[in-house]
Amino acid sequence: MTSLGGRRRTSPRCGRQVQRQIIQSTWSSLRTRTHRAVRRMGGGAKANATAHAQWAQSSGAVVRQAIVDTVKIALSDPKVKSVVICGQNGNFCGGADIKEFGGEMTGPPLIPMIHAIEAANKPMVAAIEGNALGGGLELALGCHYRIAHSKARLGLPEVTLGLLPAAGGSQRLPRLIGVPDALDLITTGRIVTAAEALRLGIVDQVTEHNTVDAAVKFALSVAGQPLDARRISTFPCPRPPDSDALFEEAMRKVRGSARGAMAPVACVQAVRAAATLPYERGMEREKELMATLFTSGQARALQYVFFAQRAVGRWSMPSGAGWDTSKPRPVNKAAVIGLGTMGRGITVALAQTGLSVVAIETQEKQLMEAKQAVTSMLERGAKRRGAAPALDRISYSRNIQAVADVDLVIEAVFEDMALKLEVFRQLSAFCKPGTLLCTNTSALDVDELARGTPNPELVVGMHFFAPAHVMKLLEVVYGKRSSPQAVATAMQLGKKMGKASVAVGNCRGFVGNRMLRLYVEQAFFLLEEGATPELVDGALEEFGFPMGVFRMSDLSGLDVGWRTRKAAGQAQPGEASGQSARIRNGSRYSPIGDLVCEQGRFGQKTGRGWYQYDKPGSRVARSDPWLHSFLEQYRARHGLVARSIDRQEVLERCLYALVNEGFRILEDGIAAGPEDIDVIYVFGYGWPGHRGGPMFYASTVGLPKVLERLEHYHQAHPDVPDLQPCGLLRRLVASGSPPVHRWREVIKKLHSQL
Ligand SMILES: CC/C=C\CC(=O)SCCNC(=O)CCNC(=O)[C@H](O)C(C)(C)COP(=O)(O)OP(=O)(O)OC[C@H]1O[C@@H](n2cnc3c(N)ncnc32)[C@H](O)[C@@H]1OP(=O)(O)O
Repeated sequence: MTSLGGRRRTSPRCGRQVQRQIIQSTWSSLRTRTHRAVRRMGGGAKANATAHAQWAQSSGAVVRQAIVDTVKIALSDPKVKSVVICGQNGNFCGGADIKEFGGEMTGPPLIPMIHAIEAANKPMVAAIEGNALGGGLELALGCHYRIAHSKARLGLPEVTLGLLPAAGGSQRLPRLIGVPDALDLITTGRIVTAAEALRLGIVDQVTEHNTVDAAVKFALSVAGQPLDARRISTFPCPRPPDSDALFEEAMRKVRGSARGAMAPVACVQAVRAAATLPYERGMEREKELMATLFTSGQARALQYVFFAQRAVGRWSMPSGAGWDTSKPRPVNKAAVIGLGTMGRGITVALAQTGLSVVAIETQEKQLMEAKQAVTSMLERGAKRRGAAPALDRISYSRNIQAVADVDLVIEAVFEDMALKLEVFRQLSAFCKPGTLLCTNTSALDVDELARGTPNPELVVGMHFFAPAHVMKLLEVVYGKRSSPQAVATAMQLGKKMGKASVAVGNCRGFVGNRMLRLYVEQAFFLLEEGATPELVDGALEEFGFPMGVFRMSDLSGLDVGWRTRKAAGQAQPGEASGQSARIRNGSRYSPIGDLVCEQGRFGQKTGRGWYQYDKPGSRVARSDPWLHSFLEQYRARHGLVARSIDRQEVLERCLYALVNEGFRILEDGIAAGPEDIDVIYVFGYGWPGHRGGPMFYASTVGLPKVLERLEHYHQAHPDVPDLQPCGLLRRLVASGSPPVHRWREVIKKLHSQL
């Protein structure tokens, strides 16, 4: 348990009748507060010194100790009639200190602590303000009553960290609210509002006023009343009549969406134990399941992602400027130029964040279509959230001069440099001084765009991912001349929009697409060598991607990449054969994708691509005999002999090529650390979170093994220079393959020597 400061104080209103245990969850300020809290708990300088030593090892241990001690004092003091447990600084408790999980647990364990609270013979009331998450909610469930502020957030998000609520949460919640709702909350980690918690029966009362005062009043009102009916662990678990079918359906659902993650499956098993076993045996099952998760490696990966997500907020640029030295500009009004799919999504995302938005599209018909689409997206989103749609925050215009009073513009016009340069020229003329000019390009050179403006320091990339109002990732691309303030402003806006925002340098494809190119390229080469789209996709989906390369390509449209390859002079029309047809600039190139496009097979939208579909727009991919015979003919024409390829090779070729490029990106200083790359891949490219992102994954495979396999494949395919292991990878291996959190030291050393 982290950040539980044990401050004992007497309620001014009720004398010593109600004793408060202050539980606070402001991690950053925990140290001082715990120190002070423990001192206040009595014991003078000696106790204080002891507590401080404990804190140095583990914050949660001190906090749990403080609770155990204070509850003991309260229960043995005859003047205390009820106990209110509350947090500090507007927060109840965010749960266990995840950092504690890596080391040896010290201090009193959580489960007996919660049991002692539940077994107390005086009413124990949780006063929930802010967050009651994970162990925090489990603690509250050990209390006899729960009073929440209307703005409180409650949930058991352990599953998102690769765990399950193993301090009795998986056993108490179903007993309190029933199996179906408990399954929903525990298997998804969904956080609920106080209003929903009241409706579900998690809390007994919601207040708009001071929560602690309300809880104290409530605690006094129930003082002396029998508590037997308030101890959740003694409740029978309400069992729906068709509970076997319900659990089977729940298991089918989580297995379908978990993509190999173990925690959601264990969560269903734990809730099933609650429904079928007595409490004590259910607790044993909870413990067993938790032990499996703890040692699985998946929990470590997901917890790494949790911290990586926060680490990317501490961005830096090669100049040394960064989050701690750069002050963002305020952004109240923004403009979006170009209302295609991306522009519409960005408009929705900005409006939902509370900004005023000017949405600009030059053609009347497109403008009206976009307005309709944006309106219905906002209405659907508002309905889901039970809020009013932010329609009046958006104004629509055909005139680019409408940007005159905005603080920031996001250009989302067609991917064409000449067109974008013209848009930027006009923006520079019409925007007020200091307006930030952002491009949503996914491929074009941000520096070239910046050079076309009089104020290149105001230009940054804001690379959203489709659909922009849904996808969590934002790459903030700084060019050579982008000012730290411009980057800080884009990063802050991204954060406000709820995006995992990552600052990256400018290069072809930035981080995500630059790495993706090598992954896709390997998949094409594998087809040439004898694989099928089904084999490649099967291996990648089994690894945990929601879709393999080819199903994904069918979904996003094969023509997108084809257009880019044609523009780059790579895709050349015709049926050329032999090895020379598969070489570009001295390196191996596969024209397979281009040839498929020449057949008008653009994927789902045309009903044919790497797979076949019932009709254009249909989503169910079926194996296509045409494609298989096309592959055979292609190999014959190019003198290629199909060989047997297994899933292991598919994974190694696709994933290690991608990882190798990740090392190059770190070496080039395009990403500041492995966390940046991992966050990009988990939040933008469907990399399974329980494998921690590509760079973390490489560290779990073992860098020497990744290096050895890359050397092997490079030797086998000398015409693919990208398979040559990157110097940074070699260097890391040479320096003993340090854990991922220490790579930055090696990278820094490398850069200082360049
Ligand atoms: C037997 C096992 C018993 C119990 C299991 C558990 O309880 S597992 C933990 C369950 N709790 C969670 O998953 C909550 C995780 N935290 C959050 O969701 C958010 O941090 C929170 C509490 C809603 C606050 O959000 P906010 O945006 O205000 O702050 P931020 O996320 O940036 O966090 C601030 C710093 O605190 C660190 N931190 C947050 N939670 C934890 C945690 N559980 N353990 C350790 N550290 C935590 C976070 O990394 C930030 O640190 P920084 O150094 O600034 O990056």
